[in-house]
Amino acid sequence: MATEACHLGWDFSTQKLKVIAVDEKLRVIHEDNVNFDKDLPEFSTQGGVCVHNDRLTVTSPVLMWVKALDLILEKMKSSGFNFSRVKALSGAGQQHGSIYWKQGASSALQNLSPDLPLHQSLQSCFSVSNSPVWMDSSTTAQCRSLEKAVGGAQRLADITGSRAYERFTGNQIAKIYSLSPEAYAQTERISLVSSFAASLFLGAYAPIDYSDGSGMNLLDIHNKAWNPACLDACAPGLGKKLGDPVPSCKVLGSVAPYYIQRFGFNPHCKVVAFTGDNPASLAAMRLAEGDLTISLGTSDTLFLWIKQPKPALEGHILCSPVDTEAYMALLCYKNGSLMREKIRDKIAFGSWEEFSKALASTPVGNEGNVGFYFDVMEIIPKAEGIHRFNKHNEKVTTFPKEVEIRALIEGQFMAKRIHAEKLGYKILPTTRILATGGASDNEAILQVLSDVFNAPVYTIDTANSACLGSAYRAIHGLVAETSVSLTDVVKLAPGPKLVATPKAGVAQIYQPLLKRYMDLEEQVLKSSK
Ligand SMILES: O=C(CO)[C@@H](O)[C@H](O)CF
Repeated sequence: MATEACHLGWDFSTQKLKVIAVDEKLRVIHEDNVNFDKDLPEFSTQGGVCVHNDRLTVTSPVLMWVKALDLILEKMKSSGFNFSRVKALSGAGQQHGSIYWKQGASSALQNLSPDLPLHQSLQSCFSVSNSPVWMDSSTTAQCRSLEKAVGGAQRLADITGSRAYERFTGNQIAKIYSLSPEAYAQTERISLVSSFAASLFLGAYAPIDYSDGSGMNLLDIHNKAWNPACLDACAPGLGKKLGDPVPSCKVLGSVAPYYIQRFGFNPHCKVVAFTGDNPASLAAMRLAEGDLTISLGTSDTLFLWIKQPKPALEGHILCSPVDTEAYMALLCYKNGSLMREKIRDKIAFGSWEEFSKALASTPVGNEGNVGFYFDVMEIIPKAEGIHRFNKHNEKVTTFPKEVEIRALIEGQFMAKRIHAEKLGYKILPTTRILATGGASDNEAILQVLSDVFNAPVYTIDTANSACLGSAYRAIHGLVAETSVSLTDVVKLAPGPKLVATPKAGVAQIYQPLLKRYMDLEEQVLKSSK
């Protein structure tokens, strides 16, 4: 049986619990997962969650997550996984979700019996059995009250990196405090999904890390401490229930005796602070300053590396999970692949080949034609509908098909560049665009991305990025005190593949077009109100 050291990366995501093991050469030597719906049907979740009758409240049973860990550890043990090889572990969790530990739960955590599965030992440890998760949007009243309490939406964004969002944890805690004050009073500790998972391995309450803590509307992202005005606006005595936040690379301690006795973990196996799934994915992609990741999926999501953040009313600024002096920004767009597929079906006969041909046959800058394609209400800007403008900024009702296709793709990427730069993102000579997600298979689309950002585009496989990033962070945590960067620690890992470089002269074409796009977006926003 192999005995070489390895590191574990966990991901307590919305639909699954996933684990990945990498050896000292960063080769993946084990992967496994538990699908909540399929493997734990007794919890009757759909996509790992329960959508309540009001269609706004969305929760997940906390004991489902505990039982999933029991299951996956038993699966690994019966497959002969040698836990004594594990030098360190870290992990990720879906962001914003919250867990409420009942008075006395800490002693249950500290005295786990190796003869029992976790879910039996912890079954009465939670004052709220159905944890609110990131898909919940039932806390609009709490959001407005928090923004009012601190001096407005922009003030809250300046402090915490985001205006108030329904899924953000502070607003969720405020709702629990107002609807179930007795449950709140019985709660001795509140965790995020990430720090809850770390607590299970530690056998004690684990602290919230700076990066995932940035998704709560409670953490001051500049001094990395809970903001008293935000805490007080959400619930009394909240700071004490949260504990102090820590840097994401912090070694929290060794794995609890439970894991050594029941599964044969190494007594010296270290637990490195867990973080959110998006920050963990950023670690997997080993972004450096000036880099940007764009996930071209159902929704398009951008991760940006930012040194001097400029929080705005759109997007989110989080403390970086890999560099305590830096930040990451998150921009989400609803009209991503579904919008691209709709235009493909409508005017390219449903064929990506036709779509790409049309794209490649039209000039950079589309002869000044600009389009906004919002099939559903967009997040940034909060606008919907299709809006086309010719080179004289006159609204037109149609474009020729190939012009329409280029207007869609150029418009989607110009918007992303404009909003990223508004948050403080800077395109540097070293900038790399890392593309992932379905549409990153389409070279014609990536060529437009490269031209609009005037930067090279690489593709990277991020199938299990939050797990992989967590394994990398486990390795980095062991040497972080020596101020070695994560990128240096994992430089042996497989790198991204170069797929597009900007065409000559594109900067001169897009500079004025980006300005026009920004002005026209304002016009579209006003007409949508
Ligand atoms: O809400 C989100 C980020 O703000 C989602 O990406 C969740 O982290 C998904 F679990």
